[in-house]
Amino acid sequence: MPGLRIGFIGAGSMVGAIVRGAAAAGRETSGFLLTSAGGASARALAQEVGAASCQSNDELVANADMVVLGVKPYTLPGLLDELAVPLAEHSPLVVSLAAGLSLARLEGLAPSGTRIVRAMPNIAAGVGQSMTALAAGAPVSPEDLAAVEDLMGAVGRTVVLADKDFPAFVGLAGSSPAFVLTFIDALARAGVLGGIPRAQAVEIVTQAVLGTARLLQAEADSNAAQGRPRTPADLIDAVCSPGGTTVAGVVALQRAGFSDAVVRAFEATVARDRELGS
Ligand SMILES: NC(=O)C1=CN([C@@H]2O[C@H](COP(=O)(O)OP(=O)(O)OC[C@H]3O[C@@H](n4cnc5c(N)ncnc54)[C@H](O)[C@@H]3O)[C@@H](O)[C@H]2O)C=CC1
Ligand SMILES: O=C(O)[C@@H]1CCC=N1
Repeated sequence: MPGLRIGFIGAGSMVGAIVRGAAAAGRETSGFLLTSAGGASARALAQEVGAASCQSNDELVANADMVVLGVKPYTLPGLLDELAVPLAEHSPLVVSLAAGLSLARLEGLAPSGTRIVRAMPNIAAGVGQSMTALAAGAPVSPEDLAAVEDLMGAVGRTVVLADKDFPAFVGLAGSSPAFVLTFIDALARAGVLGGIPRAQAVEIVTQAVLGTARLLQAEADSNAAQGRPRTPADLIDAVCSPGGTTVAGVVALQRAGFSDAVVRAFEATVARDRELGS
C-alpha cells in the first residue's frame, strides 16, 4: 500500500527475508523502519535495502502505521508489555510472526482493542516464494488485512486461515523448508557416495526438487479448471516405470519408513508449537 509506514521490530532471519524479498520485488522500502536488540543488525539491514532504522522500539511504534513483531516467541510477551503505552497511544496495526502464540494470547498481551494480525511466513520470503498464513483478530478491518496481504503477497503466496489451524500450518509451511533441506542434504550426500562432488550434487538435487515443485504447481494451475489435477501420487506413478529404477527407490524409501518419519516431523512441530503457546 503506497505511503504505508511499516515498522519491523527484530532484524533477524525472518524479518531479513521479508524485507529483502520485498525490496527484490520492487516494493518501496523507504517507508520501512527497523529495530533490533543492540541496533546493529537493524542498521545494516536498513542500509542494505534503503530503509531507516530507529533508536528505540518506542520511536518505531510512534512512527509506523503497521508494526511487525519479528522477535522470538519467548521475547514477545515482555516486548508487548514494554510497548503497552506507545501501542495504546498510537494504535498501529500489529502483525505477529511468532510461532505458538495464538491470536487470543496476543490480544491478552497487548492493550485492549489493539488490531492484531497473526502471520506465519517462511524463509523463502527472501526469494519471493513464502507460503504465508494470516489470521485476523476481531477489531481488524478488511483494509487492515488487505495491507498485510499486500506486504506478504509481495514475498510469496498468502492464505487466510483459522487461528486454530496455525500449529498444523507451521508443520506444513513455516518449518517445512528445514525438512526439505534435510532431504536435499541427505540426497546430495548420497550423490557424493555415488562419486559426484558435493557442490555439484547439491546443485543437481536442488534443481530436481525445484522442478518437481514447479511441475506440481503447474499441474494444479492448468488442470484445476478442466477437471481433477494429477496428485503427487499420480505423478509418482508417472515417474515409476514398471521394473525400473524409480520404483526400486520409492519402495526402499517406504521400507525405511520415510512417510512415517515425515509424519513424525509434522507431529513434533505441531506439539512444539502448542508448547510454545502454553
Ligand atoms: N526463521 C524462520 O524461518 C521463521 C521464523 N518465524 C518467527 O519469526 C520470529 C523471529 O524469528 P527469527 O527471525 O528466526 O529470529 P532471529 O533470532 O533470527 O531474530 C530475532 C530478532 O529479534 C531481535 N530482538 C530481540 N529482542 C528485541 C527487542 N527487545 N527489540 C528489538 N529487537 C529485538 C534480535 O536482535 C533479532 O534481530 C519468531 O517469532 C519466529 O517464530 C516465523 C516463520 C519462519
Ligand atoms: O523454528 C521456529 O520456531 C520458527 C517458526 C517456524 C520456523 N521457524
